[in-house]
Amino acid sequence: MPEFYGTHVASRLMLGTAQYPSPRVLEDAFRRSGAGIATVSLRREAGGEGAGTAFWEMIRALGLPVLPNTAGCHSVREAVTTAHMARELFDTDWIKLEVIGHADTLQPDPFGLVEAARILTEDGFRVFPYTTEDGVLGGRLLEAGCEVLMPWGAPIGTGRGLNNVYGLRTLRAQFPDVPMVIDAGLGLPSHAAQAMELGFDAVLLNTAVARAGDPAAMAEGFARALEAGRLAREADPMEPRDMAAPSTPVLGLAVLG
Ligand SMILES: CC(=O)[C@@H](O)[C@H](O)COP(=O)(O)O
Repeated sequence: MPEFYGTHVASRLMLGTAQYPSPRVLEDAFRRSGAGIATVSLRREAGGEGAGTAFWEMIRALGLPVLPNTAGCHSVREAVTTAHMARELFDTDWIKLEVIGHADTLQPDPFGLVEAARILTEDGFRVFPYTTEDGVLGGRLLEAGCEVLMPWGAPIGTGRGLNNVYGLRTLRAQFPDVPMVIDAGLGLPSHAAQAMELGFDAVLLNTAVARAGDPAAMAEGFARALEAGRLAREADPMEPRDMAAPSTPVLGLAVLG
């Protein structure tokens, strides 16, 4: 199982806590997913006093490590302030850093992301940056003190899966020893299996489970797909080839007639 900043987690699935039809459904989805980490948006948590407390109690009852996130932050200042509030509220120095660069695509702002990562690392945070598959940007984030990278599969909430498989494979190969989590844009368990087959360590998702007709069943589907994909990765898969090759031996066949 993967290790992030010296902490082993129990599963390769990190699950978001937003958009579920009810707290009960959220709880069921978490239980069936076997998720190793729950990610929580500070903005959602701070939404309403009483509701916030009840929500936090429920998350705590799941007994999982919490990864607070700066979802919805569009500037370095906003993200850094939000991270500080999250550290106080959730009593953890882990932070999933989102600095959004474009309101429509929800694409990360690479410049703001590196700046915020450096500031937060210097402030003692363990930063999990939501980034793209860009290897130069990945390198800058590592230089800024990040020990984990979280490249997107596709823009948040789209459910498109791994949009740029070539870019993700290249990023994985460029930093083979860095723990990497595919974050955002997954829509189906097969996308999670593909992430495992490519050698990523974990996935973080929210919308695909929370918005499914049966979130708990979908959560379990993702958990099983992660296992299958990881197993395949470890089983050393065959190389695809262009030419057909008979899978049934032809030597020693009986000559008929
Ligand atoms: C919950 C969270 O952190 C999201 O910002 C995250 O990136 C998940 O994305 P999806 O909702 O596309 O799975």
